[in-house]
Amino acid sequence: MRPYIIIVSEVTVDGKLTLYRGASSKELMTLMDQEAYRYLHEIRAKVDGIMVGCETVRTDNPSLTVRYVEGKNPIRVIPCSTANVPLDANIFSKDAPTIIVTTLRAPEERIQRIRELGAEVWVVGEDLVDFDKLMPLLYERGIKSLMVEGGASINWELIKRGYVDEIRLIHLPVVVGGENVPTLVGGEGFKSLKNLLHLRLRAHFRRGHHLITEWEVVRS
Ligand SMILES: NC(=O)C1=CN([C@@H]2O[C@H](COP(=O)(O)OP(=O)(O)OC[C@H]3O[C@@H](n4cnc5c(N)ncnc54)[C@H](OP(=O)(O)O)[C@@H]3O)[C@@H](O)[C@H]2O)C=CC1
Ligand SMILES: Nc1nc(O)c(N)c(N[C@@H]2O[C@H](COP(=O)(O)O)[C@@H](O)[C@H]2O)n1
Repeated sequence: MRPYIIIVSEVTVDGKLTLYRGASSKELMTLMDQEAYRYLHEIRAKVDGIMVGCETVRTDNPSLTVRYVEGKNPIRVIPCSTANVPLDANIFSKDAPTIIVTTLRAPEERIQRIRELGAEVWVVGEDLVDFDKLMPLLYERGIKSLMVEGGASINWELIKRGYVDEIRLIHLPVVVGGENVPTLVGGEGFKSLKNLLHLRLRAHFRRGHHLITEWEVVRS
């Protein structure tokens, strides 16, 4: 068993997640209007868990809590192979439980420092976080629905394993350009027609000035 997984991200017309590699997406986020923020936080309020990769934590310092609408904060789940998460990161706030999922490569001293901050540390994997082992552990923890808010690499890791059930996009009417800027899905890519992830458009509508599209993964 695994959580039901929904990727939710803001993307530009040219599919970018941020202004340039290494840039915080919070700059682009300033283009989102209040209605788009409410849409995002409505989903956060409905799910049991929320995941971002640790590069996103290092780059954006997200809180991943529910504001803009009423609702319970989801459990924060951060895959991070060496537990290299800044100890002053917002995700260590007491607003919600936080699970740092790491590997045998993480220094014991760092694991202890993180646990002293009140976060849980799960060692799942030897070199990289083992998502195949992690999924049933999240489900057993009570995370029956998981929102994944990027970034590009984590989105790929979950998509390539067939773990993603939906993709919901907040479209920004801008072009960022740039050939190495993170897009919605990074990683090595499927590279072949027969391996592509197929989707069905379930809904499209406006929230404020933004087009929202909601896609369901089509299982072959
Ligand atoms: N527009 C939007 O909606 C959003 C935009 N973003 C943007 O995306 C960018 C970040 O994306 P990206 O750089 O791809 O980083 P990610 O946030 O996807 O994190 C990738 C990191 O996750 C860690 N990781 C843990 N387990 C694994 C695994 N099994 N396989 C691969 N990686 C693993 C690795 O770090 P380690 O080696 O330390 O384990 C890896 O470098 C930022 O610029 C951010 O602003 C982010 C979220 C939303
Ligand atoms: N830029 C952006 N657009 C979206 O649509 C997103 N889902 C995200 N996700 C992540 O959330 C962070 C902002 O969350 P907080 O306001 O800090 O709770 C953002 O930095 C991304 O990491 N981002």
